[in-house]
Amino acid sequence: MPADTPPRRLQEEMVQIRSALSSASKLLVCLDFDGTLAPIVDEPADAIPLERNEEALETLVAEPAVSTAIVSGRALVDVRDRVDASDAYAGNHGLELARNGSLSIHPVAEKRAALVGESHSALEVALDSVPGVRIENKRLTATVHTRAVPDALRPLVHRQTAAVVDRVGGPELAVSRGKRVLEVGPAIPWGKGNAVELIASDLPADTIPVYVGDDVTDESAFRAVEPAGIGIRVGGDDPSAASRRVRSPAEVASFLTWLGSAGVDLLGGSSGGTETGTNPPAAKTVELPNPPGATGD
Ligand SMILES: O=P(O)(O)OC[C@H]1O[C@H](O[C@H]2O[C@H](CO)[C@@H](O)[C@H](O)[C@H]2O)[C@H](O)[C@@H](O)[C@@H]1O
Repeated sequence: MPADTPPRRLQEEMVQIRSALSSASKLLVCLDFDGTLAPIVDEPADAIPLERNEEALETLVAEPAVSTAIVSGRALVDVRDRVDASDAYAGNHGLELARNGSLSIHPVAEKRAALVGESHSALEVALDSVPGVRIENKRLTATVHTRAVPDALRPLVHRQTAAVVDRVGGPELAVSRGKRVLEVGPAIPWGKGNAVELIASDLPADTIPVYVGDDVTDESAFRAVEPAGIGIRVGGDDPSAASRRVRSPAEVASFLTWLGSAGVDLLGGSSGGTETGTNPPAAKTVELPNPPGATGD
């Protein structure tokens, strides 16, 4: 696999994007939520998508040749409440997936949800005296938010979180980092990229996948779509598995709006057969297939 390089500005890549769309008959548009559809805000509960992103997504959902997926680190029910028009949803960084009318949960994550809950409770006690810290319980994962924590205290929060998770979960849980967050979840090789691969596996082979995201956990999803598809990193110009970048959720909206108009017109054919309904999937629960390398406990 080539080393990650800084993504190129999307605006300067439109010739290649047009060409890629012309060689496909269908389009899969996968979108992260925080920092991509919705600007980052101090209070996680206040995050809402830009209106232009919602409008562009609605247009894409209505296109027979387009499938859409929201792929978020939030709990699935949470992100579905915030974005109500998409064909598929992945929550908890891909550990839960709603598609084709059913809900799948990673079996190992399900077994370790109790440990995540215990960690959440223990973290609330251990970090109680830290000003600004917020701990979110998302059942399959938990998030320690440090955005409102004074800079000088963040290293302490990182150390205490690692110690608590090690004590409660040992090798069964892991801590990873995101934007001003520590994510606590099962120590298994499964992420957003696996969810994107499952969603894409339902679609015809000549579907071009697009993934737009802004954070560390989006990197596995960029790897899942590149190089045949289009990975777009939002913000900054750090090295990434995404080949293209935009600066902000507002630029995401401009791209999605273009995709829903001129972009879909470039697709080589639209043979139908893609689910485009906007209803949430029924609450049927089945397990995701075991990922390669999962411990399967
Ligand atoms: O994969 P995403 O949809 O981007 O979710 C990742 C995390 O997003 C949320 O936290 C982030 O957004 C908050 C609101 O803007 C911000 O305050 C926080 O600092 C960001 O890290 C969400 O609260 C987490 O549960 C998600 O894991």
